[in-house]
Amino acid sequence: MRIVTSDQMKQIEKAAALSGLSYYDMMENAGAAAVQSILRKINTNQKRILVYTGKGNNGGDGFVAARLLCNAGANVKVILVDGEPRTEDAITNINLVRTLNIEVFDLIKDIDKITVLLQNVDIIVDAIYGTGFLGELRQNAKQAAQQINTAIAAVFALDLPSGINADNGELSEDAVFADFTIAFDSLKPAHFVYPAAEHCGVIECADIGIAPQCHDYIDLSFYHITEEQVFTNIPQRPVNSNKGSFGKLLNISSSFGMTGAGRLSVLGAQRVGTGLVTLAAPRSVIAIHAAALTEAVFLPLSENDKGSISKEAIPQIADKLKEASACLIGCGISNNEDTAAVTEFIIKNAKCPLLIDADGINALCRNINVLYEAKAPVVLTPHPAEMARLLGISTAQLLVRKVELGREFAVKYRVVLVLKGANTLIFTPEGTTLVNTTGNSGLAKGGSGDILAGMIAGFMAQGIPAEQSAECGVYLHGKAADLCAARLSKTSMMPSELLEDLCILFLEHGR
Ligand SMILES: NC(=O)C1=CN([C@@H]2O[C@H](COP(=O)(O)OP(=O)(O)OC[C@H]3O[C@@H](n4cnc5c(N)ncnc54)[C@H](O)[C@@H]3O)[C@@H](O)[C@H]2O)[C@@H](O)CC1
Ligand SMILES: Nc1ncnc2c1ncn2[C@@H]1O[C@H](COP(=O)(O)OP(=O)(O)O)[C@@H](O)[C@H]1O
Ligand SMILES: [K+]
Repeated sequence: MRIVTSDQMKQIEKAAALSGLSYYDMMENAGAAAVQSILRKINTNQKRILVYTGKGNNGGDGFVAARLLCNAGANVKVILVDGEPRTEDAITNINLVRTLNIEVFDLIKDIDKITVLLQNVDIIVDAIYGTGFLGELRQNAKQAAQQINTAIAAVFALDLPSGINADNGELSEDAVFADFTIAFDSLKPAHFVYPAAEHCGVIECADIGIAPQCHDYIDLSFYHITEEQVFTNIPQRPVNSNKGSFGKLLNISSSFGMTGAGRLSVLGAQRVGTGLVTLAAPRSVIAIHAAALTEAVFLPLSENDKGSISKEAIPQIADKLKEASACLIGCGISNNEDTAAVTEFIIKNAKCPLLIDADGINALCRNINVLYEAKAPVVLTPHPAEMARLLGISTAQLLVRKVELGREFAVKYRVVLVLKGANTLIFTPEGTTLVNTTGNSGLAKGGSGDILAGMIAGFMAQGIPAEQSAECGVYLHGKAADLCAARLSKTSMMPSELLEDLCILFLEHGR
């Protein structure tokens, strides 16, 4: 599945044009592909269809669709949202529409007629804006989008629902909600990034005749994580191996009242095959863990009067850190001066890859620049509220710009950033973005994140590079959750139960 930005799409179209497929033909093919998609779902004969068109090439695709739908027996009307089209191919195509005697209305001048048409419409085609859209919908387009969003009709968006920035999913107020989106040639980041993805409905990617080689020179920066890629990152377990072959994870997690987080993160690491997991936790909670985690070993740490790790534990941790092949800190450690000091110490001193989760991330808020002092690869796994705290902004402010802000952060601090949520995004220090589409709302329960942190750290402990470990962890965590929801329901599944389904996934892939 290829995901390209609007600039990259322009380069692809240019390569296609140079290889002999004209822009006019691409527009014809795009409109035709959209109509084919509509016809596969709805018998359009005698159906009342409104095609809302903008002044650019997305509007041009809309004129092609209007003509072909009319030829297919539908009762089609075209609405010009921003006046007459401005691009050459779109102008040619509106002229063809007019020769068929399809009525063309102006959104403002013909508002009374449009209001009547909207009472009885079966299908709406949204061809106002595609990849050329930036910023906010202006008054006309907003009014059109409101009409589309309140009409009782099936809405098909061409390339993208109007009002969405293709490259990062930033949404304008009143952006169109589509039931179906027909993306042209390649998918765009906005098709994957929530909440924009919710506006797209069911997404199809249509071939518009661009030859495969026209895509060859594009340097992609946004990837979809696939199962095939995930399993190429996970080696077979050699026959002649021992626990030392599969890494040692030092997991500094849990505190009084939050032992579950420690336990779940240990299980996550164990279930991805880690050789040995040491849980370093406040002395007073070790007995609780020892009763539940029969395969782990424990490092009882000095604790403060709140039942969380104290600064005094640093020498003990330092000793153990020397032997570890990866370190995880943060699941349920609590957020106070002591845990912040321990987190800082680990970041400055760990020579093995490090995963910082939950309260480890909260600790970082006190001094984010400590990340520049890390000696080994660092992975951060915030949920949106933790990420917003790190950036000193509100969660709402983060969510409207999460692709830009996540990318900037990972590049600036040279970390792998796993921004969790529906369609988790992974940002790399090199500026690449990966999107994961496994997982479901059954994961929206306390404990899911702890398992994920353990899984990623477990892969890191086995020597899989940080970025690939994040990719494997996020994908498999979501995929296992999908299998778990299929057998136990999204509502009732418990995060820990997805570990059973993880076993099935490894089995299926001969691991
Ligand atoms: N011939 C071509 O180049 C092809 C283009 N295609 C279609 O063309 C689309 C891209 O076309 P364009 O680049 O012309 O752009 P769009 O048609 O997506 O929209 C851009 C137009 O809207 C204006 N605009 C941008 N933001 C605005 C805002 N906030 N308020 C009001 N106006 C705004 C721009 O100035 C421009 O006139 C694709 O999404 C696809 O649907 C496809 O037909 C394939 C071939
Ligand atoms: N609606 C959802 N769809 C898909 N995945 C989700 C959804 N809600 C939560 N998740 C996943 O569940 C995990 C929750 O992590 P987090 O919020 O840290 O929870 P906790 O720390 O309480 O376990 C993340 O991996 C996140 O991506
Ligand atoms: K559109």
